Parts: sequence; C-alpha cells; structure tokens
Amino acid sequence: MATIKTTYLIVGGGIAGVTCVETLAILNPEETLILVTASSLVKNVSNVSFFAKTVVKFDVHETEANSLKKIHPNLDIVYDSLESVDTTNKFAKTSKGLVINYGTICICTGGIPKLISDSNKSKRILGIRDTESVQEFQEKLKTGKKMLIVGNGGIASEIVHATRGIQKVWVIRDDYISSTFIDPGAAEFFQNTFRNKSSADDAPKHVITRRHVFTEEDTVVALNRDLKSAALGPDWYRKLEGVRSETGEQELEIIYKVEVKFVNELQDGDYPLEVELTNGRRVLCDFVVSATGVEPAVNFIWDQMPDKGTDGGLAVNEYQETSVKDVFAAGDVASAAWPYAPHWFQLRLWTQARQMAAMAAKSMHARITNQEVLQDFCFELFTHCTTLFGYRIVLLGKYNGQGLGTDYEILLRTTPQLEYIKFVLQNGRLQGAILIGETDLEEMCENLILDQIDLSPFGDDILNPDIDIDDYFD
Ligand SMILES: Cc1cc2nc3c(=O)[nH]c(=O)nc-3n(C[C@H](O)[C@H](O)[C@H](O)COP(=O)(O)OP(=O)(O)OC[C@H]3O[C@@H](n4cnc5c(N)ncnc54)[C@H](O)[C@@H]3O)c2cc1C
Ligand SMILES: NC(=O)C1=CN([C@@H]2O[C@H](COP(=O)(O)OP(=O)(O)OC[C@H]3O[C@@H](n4cnc5c(N)ncnc54)[C@H](OP(=O)(O)O)[C@@H]3O)[C@@H](O)[C@H]2O)C=CC1
Repeated sequence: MATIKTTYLIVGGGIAGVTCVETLAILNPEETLILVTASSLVKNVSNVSFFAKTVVKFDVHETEANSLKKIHPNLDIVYDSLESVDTTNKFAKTSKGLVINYGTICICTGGIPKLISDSNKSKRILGIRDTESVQEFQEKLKTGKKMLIVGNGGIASEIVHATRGIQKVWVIRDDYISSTFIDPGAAEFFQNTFRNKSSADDAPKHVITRRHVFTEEDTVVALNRDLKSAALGPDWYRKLEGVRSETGEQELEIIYKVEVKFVNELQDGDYPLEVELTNGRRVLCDFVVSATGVEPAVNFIWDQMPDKGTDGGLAVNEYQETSVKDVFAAGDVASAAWPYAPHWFQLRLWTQARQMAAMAAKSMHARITNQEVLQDFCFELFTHCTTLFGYRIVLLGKYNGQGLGTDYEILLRTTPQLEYIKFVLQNGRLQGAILIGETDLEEMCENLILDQIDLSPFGDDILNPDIDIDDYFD
C-alpha cells in the first residue's frame, strides 16, 4: 500500500479547503501540503470587496484544482475521497488505498442537503447543493408544470425569485417569507418583487418607526400609526398570496405555517406526485425541492470520533481545533463550539467557511512552528452580505434580535422599493442591523455595534436620512 508524508493535510475542495490551502501558501510555502479532493474542480473566491472592516463581498467560481499549484509550490493534489483517519498514528486513508501520514489535518468536507423525511420515497424530491443537483433541477424545470418548494431559507428564496414559467407552491412553516435572513417587515418590503405592477403607494417615501419588543414574538406600539410601510399586522403576508404571472396565470402560491406530511408517487393523472400538508391540503406537482438546510458531511471512519456539536458538525474551539489534537475542521462540516463574542453566531455561509478556514490554517501553522495564535477579529461580529430578490442585503450582529431575550427595541426606516433599514437596539446600544438596498450604512453600523456607543441621546435621528449621522462621531 502506497504511503506518503505531509506536514499539512487538507480534505475537501470547497471554499474552506481552498482557503486553507491559500492561507498556508502564504504562511508556510516551504512545507509540504496535500489537498485531498473528490472533484477535479475546486471553489475559488475572487473580486473581494470590503464594505467595512468585517463586511466582505466576493464572487465564488469553480476552477481546476491544478491551478492551486501556482500559488503553493509544495502542494500535492490527490483526486480521491477520504475514507478513514487514524488520529493516534496520524494516518489518513483514501478510498483508492493511498495512506497519508500527516502532521496536522483540516477536515473541510462541507455539508449535504438535509431533506424532508419522505425524500427516500421518490427521485422527484430534490436537494440543491452542487453543480450536479442544479443540473438535475434545471432538467426538471424544463419539463415540469408545477413544483413544490419546501423551506424558508436562502435556497428557497432564491428559487422562488429566479424561476419563471412554472407554477410554484412555496410551503413554509413560518408566517413570513425568507425567515433565515430577514424579519417580517423586510419580507413585506419584498412583496413588491412579487407584484406585477407598482402602485401609487410605492412612490419612494422615507418612513421611520420605533417599536419595543417585549417578547420574541410580539411587537407592539408603533409610534406613528399612519405608516403604511411599517404596518406589520398579523395578515400582512396575505398580500403575497395568489400572485399571478404576466400571462395572468397564477405563478406563485405561498402556503404559510405548514409542513409536508407525506409524499406519494402517482401512477395516473396529470401529475406524478401528490404531497399532503399538515393542514390537510393535498398538492399535485411534478417534483419537490427540499430546501430545508444542511447536514455536516462527516462521511468517513475515525479511530476516535471527535466531539460533535448539537447540529452533528465537528465541534471546534476558537482555533478551529476539534477535541482530538492536531485535527482541525472548518466550513459547513464544523460546529463552532467556543463561547461566542456577543455579536457573533454561526450560520453556514461562504463568508464563515472562508473565515474559519483561514483561522484553521493559522492555527495549524502555529502548531507546526510552536507559536501562539490569537482568534481572528472577524469572529467579533456576524456579517453577511448577499442578494435577495434582486436587492443587496447586509446583515450585522444580532440582526433578528437573536438571543437578546425579551426586551429590545427596533428602529426602522423604509422607503418602498428602495431600502429597508432595521436597527436592533438594547439599552440604547446597537446590537444588530438589516440593511437592504444601497444604504451606505455598513461601516457606521459596524462601528456602532463593535464600540457599543450609547445612542439614546440621538433618538430616532440615528436613522434620519437628512442628518449625516457620521458627523456625530467624527
Ligand atoms: C445552492 C446554494 C447556494 C448558496 N448560496 C450562498 C450564498 O449566496 N452566500 C453564502 O454565503 N453561502 C451560500 N451557500 C452556502 C455555502 O455554499 C456554504 O456555506 C459553503 O460553500 C461551505 O463551504 P465548505 O468548503 O465548507 O463546503 P463545500 O462547498 O460543501 O465543500 C466540501 C468539499 O468537500 C468534498 N468532500 C466531501 N467529503 C469528502 C471526502 N470524504 N473526501 C474528499 N472530499 C470530500 C466535497 O466534494 C466538496 O467539494 C449556498 C449553498 C448552496 C447549496
Ligand atoms: N444568499 C445566501 O446567503 C444563501 C445562503 N445559502 C446557505 O446554504 C445553506 C443551505 O440553504 P437552505 O437549504 O436554504 O438552508 P437554510 O438553513 O437557510 O434554511 C432551511 C429552511 O428550511 C426550514 N426547514 C428545515 N426543516 C424543515 C422541514 N422538515 N419542513 C419544513 N421546513 C423545514 C428551516 O426552518 P426553521 O428555520 O424553522 O428550521 C429553514 O427555513 C444554508 O447554510 C444557507 O445559509 C443558500 C442559498 C443562498
């Protein structure tokens, strides 16, 4: 059996694995490094732009794994899957039988779609993860008349926004859309995306409201009761229901507060699938997209399994090391298990895969060279920059009041079709923000959250578009 030796071993050619390779190429180019990747294409990040110190946007492409050799002279690429790890003797074995003796290893094997429970009953229930699954989805779209989408996170939102010419039934268990990333107010803001025509009510008009949250669920006391844009009544979402396409055909139906009970394949009739929902309704369709989250891919054997987080990921400390010495993990496979900074939490995103992997590389290098390492500053503040329904979205800190308990305030500024700005305040200090549109407020919000400046003296002026709030802090 062939055995090779390396100082650093990285497993997985996603963003985490590639970032780990790239960071080690800078920190320790003279040492040996092996990347084990199941695919000849790896993920590559480009066009990195900074909206603030910690708010980063970048593009993600696929590229030939071989191109990584240009940046790391001592990189060897093994096109194979990891099969087992013997952490006691520091050997990793691939499925073709290659044995790799490592100094430190970083597991970056990502995740797999977590599908609804009936998914094994039909090939017509899809998960979206990689190029292949997207191709399968595209094929189904070409011939399908009606699809059912389950889930209320990033993938479901993007599918609903991006697909045309097919009837869509979107099944969500919340009472508003896109709940992973936004709040009911922002969901209302997005309703215009689903409408065919804009109305007079949509003319740009700034509106600022302050509300006090007494419980996680209930918001009360809008200061200005005449403000249409901020009216978050219990039935607001019905405006989204029964939207029709330009041809007049109903294109999107959203069914709130339900889950899929079971799925049956049908032999006869217009549609091959029947889906029963928990409210008793039956929907006939061609296929189902289960956009219901990710499961960490710990898909190989260990001599001793490292501790796992509650989500099944490999639990890592602030240096990205697992409970087993010299075994690191980053990206979707990892479960952040250190005591978080007050304004950070884990979400399985490109940004965090990249940040975790860079941190893992620094820690691996420090271990090999016997140096101390400090956790990177990026873990001080949760940030996510993305596009939803055609708008730029920046999420900062506790943007949905996550973990803030039952007593915090929300300050909103909305301009229909232009921007939606939400500040989450506790004890007069900014804890998080949702910035939709070209708000140019990223850097100010980042500073206000990190410095915990008392904003009570400014009242609602903090969101007054006629006042340049930066002047206050100069
Ligand atoms: C459809 C979709 C859209 C998304 N859009 C966004 C977005 O807009 N913004 C955002 O921030 N995030 C987005 N995400 C999330 C983001 O893609 C992930 O958080 C990120 O890619 C995780 O990177 P990773 O390197 O940890 O894992 P992955 O990208 O999953 O890479 C893991 C790699 O490891 C390989 N592998 C697995 N097991 C083994 C093994 N045993 N041996 C060898 N190799 C192995 C896999 O083949 C894969 O190449 C999206 C995800 C999906 C599915
Ligand atoms: N633009 C972006 O930033 C994008 C990011 N991504 C990332 O890719 C990964 C995968 O995306 P996605 O699959 O959308 O995952 P998400 O974790 O974003 O969302 C999963 C959604 O599915 C719901 N859900 C889970 N189980 C069930 C069930 N059995 N029945 C009904 N609903 C269920 C969840 O509800 P609940 O919250 O109640 O559990 C949640 O609304 C995520 O890490 C996501 O962050 C994906 C696309 C775009």
